[in-house]
Amino acid sequence: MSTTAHPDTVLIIDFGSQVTQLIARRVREAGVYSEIVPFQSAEEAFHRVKPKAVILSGGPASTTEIGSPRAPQVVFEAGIPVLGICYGEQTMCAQLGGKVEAGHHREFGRAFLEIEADSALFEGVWAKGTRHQVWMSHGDRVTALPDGFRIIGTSNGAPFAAIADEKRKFYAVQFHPEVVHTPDGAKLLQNFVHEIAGIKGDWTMAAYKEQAIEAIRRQVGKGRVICGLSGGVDSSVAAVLIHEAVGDQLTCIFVDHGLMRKNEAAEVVAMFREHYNIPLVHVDAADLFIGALEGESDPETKRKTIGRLFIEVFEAEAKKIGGADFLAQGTLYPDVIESVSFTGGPSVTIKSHHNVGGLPERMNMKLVEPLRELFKDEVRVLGKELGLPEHFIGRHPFPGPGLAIRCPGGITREKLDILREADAIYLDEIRKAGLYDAIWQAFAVLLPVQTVGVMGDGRTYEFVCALRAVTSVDGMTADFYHYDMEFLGRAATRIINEVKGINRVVYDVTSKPPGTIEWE
Ligand SMILES: Nc1ncnc2c1ncn2[C@@H]1O[C@H](COP(=O)(O)OP(=O)(O)OP(=O)(O)O)[C@@H](O)[C@H]1O
Ligand SMILES: O=c1[nH]c(=O)c2[nH+]cn([C@@H]3O[C@H](COP(=O)(O)O)[C@@H](O)[C@H]3O)c2[nH]1
Ligand SMILES: NC(=O)CC[C@H](N)C(=O)O
Ligand SMILES: [Mg+2]
Repeated sequence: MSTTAHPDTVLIIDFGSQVTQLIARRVREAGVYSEIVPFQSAEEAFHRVKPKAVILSGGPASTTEIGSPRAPQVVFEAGIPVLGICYGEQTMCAQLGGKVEAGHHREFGRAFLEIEADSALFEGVWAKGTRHQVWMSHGDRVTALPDGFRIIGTSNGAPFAAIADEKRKFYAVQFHPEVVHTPDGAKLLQNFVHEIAGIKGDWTMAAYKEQAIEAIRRQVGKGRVICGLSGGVDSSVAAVLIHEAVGDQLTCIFVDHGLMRKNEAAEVVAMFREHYNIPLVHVDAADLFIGALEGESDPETKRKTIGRLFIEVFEAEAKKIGGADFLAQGTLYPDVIESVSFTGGPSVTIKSHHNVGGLPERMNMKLVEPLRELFKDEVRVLGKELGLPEHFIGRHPFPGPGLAIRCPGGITREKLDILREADAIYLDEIRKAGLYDAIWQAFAVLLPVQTVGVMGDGRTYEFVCALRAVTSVDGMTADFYHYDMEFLGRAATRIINEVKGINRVVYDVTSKPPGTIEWE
């Protein structure tokens, strides 16, 4: 459920593509507010949002299968522009009288589009007769157009790779304009929202802030709110935003679950109290969390246990302050997307983020999640808008389940202590090398593997520590950070020399996808 209502919204109907959220990003980058809805609830959302334009996403299904998803027919009857992408093109054609065939012409990855006709979609970007790189990922293809459509671009595997019915303002492409591997794709999406749909592009974070504050006031009324505060960017921004909206109806709760990094608990509490006059309760719940996790090695069970305990602690603390009606969290859009089958969406669950899929089904408080529609970098802009100090805004993300998901397998206090030391040294070296801001997120992982080493002529049999560092914009996709070997050698030597319990260090060179950023 959206917290905002914007007069010029683009509604994105999600058929389960792994990159649907990138469509939203590109649209927002064009200064236009967009919302994503799963196709199952698209009809209801369409009537609620009254969008100025609709984009249909890609998806894993095939329109040739019985019962495959469709866009609500009203989308094509409302007289507004519609853009279909990949599955979106296929269902648009299937629904409007064209034909789709399950393919023998699969195209995955780089492909080239021949521009067959000038079009408003290509305005100022691609001219008739030119050829351009696009990104494809499809097995099916359109083989007959609905009435009113013409071809504006073709590729080897898809003769109908770009089509248009200019009169009805329906456009569709088989490639993915939302991904960076379609270098001009962002411009095409801009053309769609600005030129074709005629939306101005004046959506800004300042505007979002005002709308969000209004929405919080409406939702909360005179109720009491507690906010889970981790010291991370998201919950700090959420807390300050909610405080602007409802002032002293808000109390923040910092849960020290014993899974924090070295000195983190004390630093977070001191930093927040120094800058803000918002009541903050510091809960020491280390025994509770670690007791419940000991002996548990399944990643999803660990995550769900942590999610459940967070809520137990929040409920207990709420009682102590005389009850609370709302629980606020700094949940972001990627948290929601990656746990999305929990919320009934069409994509596959990758992992249950503790604050979304990890939540127990029955909870006494209602959720307030003002950042639920934003990406990390957008939250940072909102934080600036709210005047948060740079060191809050620039912090690397740290997952709610903390070090528990950086100790693959079962956790013990001893392992957590070893990991804490290694992680602190690694981050210290990163700061000393001036790399902290160039890296999106960096951390150490303690592997449940012991290896043989030799130290001071003696045999050692100790744990392996993996170092991870990634670059990213929003955490949805990431590349490993390309350190120079000198740096890695320096960090590894210090960790092995200074941390008892680790005798080997390795560097993780996996991007996301196929990896995820965290190891569990
Ligand atoms: N130790 C904690 N105590 C209280 N609430 C927490 C704690 N850890 C996480 N949360 C809650 O879960 C939400 C999601 O955690 P997440 O790590 O994604 O965000 P964050 O910690 O606010 O920011 P960042 O992603 O930059 O670390 C937080 O916004 C916060 O509401
Ligand atoms: O608050 C959180 N609760 C979680 O359960 C959780 N799991 C992963 N992360 C963080 O999300 C980003 C993407 O992580 P993954 O690539 O591992 O899914 C990275 O920044 C991760 O650190 C979490 N944050
Ligand atoms: N990426 C997509 O949307 C793919 C659409 C459809 N599943 C196909 O394979 O053609
Ligand atoms: Mg965090």
